[in-house]
Amino acid sequence: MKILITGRPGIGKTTVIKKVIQKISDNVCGFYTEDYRDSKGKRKGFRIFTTEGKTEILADKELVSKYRVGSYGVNLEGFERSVIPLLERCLEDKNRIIVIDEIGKMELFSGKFVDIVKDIFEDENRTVIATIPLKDVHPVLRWIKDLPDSVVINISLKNRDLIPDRIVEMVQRSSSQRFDKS
Ligand SMILES: Nc1ncnc2c1ncn2[C@@H]1O[C@H](COP(=O)(O)OP(=O)(O)OP(=O)(O)O)[C@@H](O)[C@H]1O
Repeated sequence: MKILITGRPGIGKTTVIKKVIQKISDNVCGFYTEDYRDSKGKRKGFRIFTTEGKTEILADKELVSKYRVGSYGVNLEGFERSVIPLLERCLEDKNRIIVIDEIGKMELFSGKFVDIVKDIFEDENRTVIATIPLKDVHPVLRWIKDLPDSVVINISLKNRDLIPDRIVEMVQRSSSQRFDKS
């Protein structure tokens, strides 16, 4: 099963991912992204947190980079260095649930990321929980949404507190069905 979380910026996608990771922490592998702010509370950049306990800057307003999204320079090298080998390790272990927050504009500058995302989503028996933007900013997003085992969940103010438990239930149901078949 491929669970795709979407919704408008700031609605609570990463919060959902973090709650799900807490609930199924022993079996999950991947990363999530959070913003960080300056002393006045203004957003300065974005940082990656891996399930292996590592962090890396994904983008910063002051970072000089040829890869830019809005006013942020993207740390593509650092992103690839920390995320590509991580996702390869996640993929090697057949039993891990893979979490990718997010498959967005910044991350999709990386061709290596696009390739590993394709490998992960092509793994038919794999449970994946990923966040995606509302708009198809890259062709791979349309492809992911059209996969037969993909489910898109749109986060709203009304449902955002209920979604983490629903996702955990979906994941548990999907893995027990897999065991029934084998
Ligand atoms: N269920 C919730 N209850 C209360 N506050 C929440 C909830 N979910 C998110 N928030 C708050 O809203 C803000 C944005 O949340 P979050 O970063 O999860 O959103 P996002 O959709 O991932 O944002 P982005 O699109 O920028 O990645 C945070 O300050 C977070 O604490």
